[in-house]
Formats: sequence, C-alpha cells, structure tokens
Amino acid sequence: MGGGAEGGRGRRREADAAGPPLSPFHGRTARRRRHRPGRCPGALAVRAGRNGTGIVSAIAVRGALWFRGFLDRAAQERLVDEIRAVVAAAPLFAPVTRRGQPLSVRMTSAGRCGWVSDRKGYRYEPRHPDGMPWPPLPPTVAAAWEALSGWPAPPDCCLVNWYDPGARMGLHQDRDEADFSAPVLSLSLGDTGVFRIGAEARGGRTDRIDLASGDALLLTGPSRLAHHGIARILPGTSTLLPAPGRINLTCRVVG
Ligand SMILES: O=C(O)CCC(=O)C(=O)O
Ligand SMILES: [Fe+2]
Repeated sequence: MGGGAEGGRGRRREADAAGPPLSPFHGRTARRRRHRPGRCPGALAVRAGRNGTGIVSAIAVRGALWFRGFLDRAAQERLVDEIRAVVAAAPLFAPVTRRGQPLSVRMTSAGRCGWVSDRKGYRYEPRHPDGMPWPPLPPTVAAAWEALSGWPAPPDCCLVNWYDPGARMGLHQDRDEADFSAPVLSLSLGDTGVFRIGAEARGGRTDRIDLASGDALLLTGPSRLAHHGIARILPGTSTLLPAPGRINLTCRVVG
C-alpha cells in the first residue's frame, strides 16, 4: 500500500467519517437488487486461472487482470467463514491518518504482517494495534494466490477491508512494498464495489470495474502501480453477507 493522505506520493485515501459500527458478520441476509454492471472499455480475454470449478479467463483493463466469478458461491462462503475466524482473532479496527482523520473502511490483516495507519503514519507491522500477532493466511486466499499470482512465494500480507455501504477508498497507489515486480491480488466478497483504475501517473481518466462477489483482480506488470480506488459500494447486489457491505482482501508481497 502506498503513502498517506498527506504525503503527496503514494496512497491518498480519502479520510471521511466512519459510519455507525455495523457488524458485517451478523444479522439477516441481504436482499438482492438488480444492477447493470459498468462498461469496461478495451476489455480483452488474455489469461486463464483455475478455481474450484474450472477455468476462468481474465479481462485486461489498464493492464490489470479481472477474473470475474473466480470464486464460486461455495468458495465464497468458505472464505467468509475463514475471514470470520481472522476477525475473531484480530478484530477490525478503524484506521486514521497521521492527522487523525478516520478512513471510512475498517481493516485487519492476516499473514506475516499487517497494514496499519494511525497518528504515527501508515506502515506494515508484525502485530495488530491491540498487540496480538496477525492470524495465518486463510487457505482459500493462499489457493487463489497460487492459482493467479504467478509468484513463487506466498504473500506476506492479506489486508482485510470492510466497507459499510457508505464507505469508499480514494485514488491511491499501493507502494509500501519493497519489490513492485510482485503482483497485488484482490478478492471481493459481498456487495459490488465500483473500482476505478487509472494510470501510474497522477490525474487523467480512470476506467470503471464493477468488482462483484467472487471476482479477483490482479494488479500486475504495467498496472502494478496504477492509481486505483473504490468510488462506492452498490448495496443490495449480493446475498452472500448477512448485512449490506463489502469485504475486500488484498494480498501483497511486502519484502
Ligand atoms: O477494495 C478494493 O477493491 C481496493 C482496496 C485497495 O486498493 C487497498 O486496500 O489498497
Ligand atoms: Fe490499493
């Protein structure tokens, strides 16, 4: 992940008010609402990956590889259970910027290290802010990384992002890692997130990718340092989670 909100380089997450505490893991099942997926200019099938049920091909957008429906429903449910165990061991926390402004996304991590942001700045840490070690990488995440990343070693960090329906993430680059030749793999669960991806240089036009439950996205090669963010969540687009909202898992080799 990249620089802080005030750094001028790297991550520029918008600090906006965190919504009311809402448990992603309790309550009744959300109702599905229809929506039209976003247009995807320049889409091209370029690569295949293996999931539990067969081969899926990827669509390239700005060099990022989008594997629609990579995780089938059973794998998504299994992964939600695995994330519940991660959150039970290392609770979601509300990160703030160095200036104390809250991010609207709540976070935790699994793996050797986790990403944190607080008054001391943003960085990878070997322990959760409450002092416990991060739980091990969930097996479904490890398998997805092995299938899609093309990287010979497992990721060091699986960041767990929880988006309430009003949460978002400003355009930023993921650049807190030592080696940008390792890709970043993201997995989406629950309500669709409207992902925007632009160029490595700041500014300019962005393309829209609607990341639905079960989709995987690989930031690799020319897209590894692309600016990206989540413009909004589309509540009611998935029945996977018991409450409206979205889980995103982002795997990185930190170095
Ligand atoms: O939620 C997403 O799809 C993107 C997350 C992200 O860019 C990050 O955590 O750095
Ligand atoms: Fe990112």
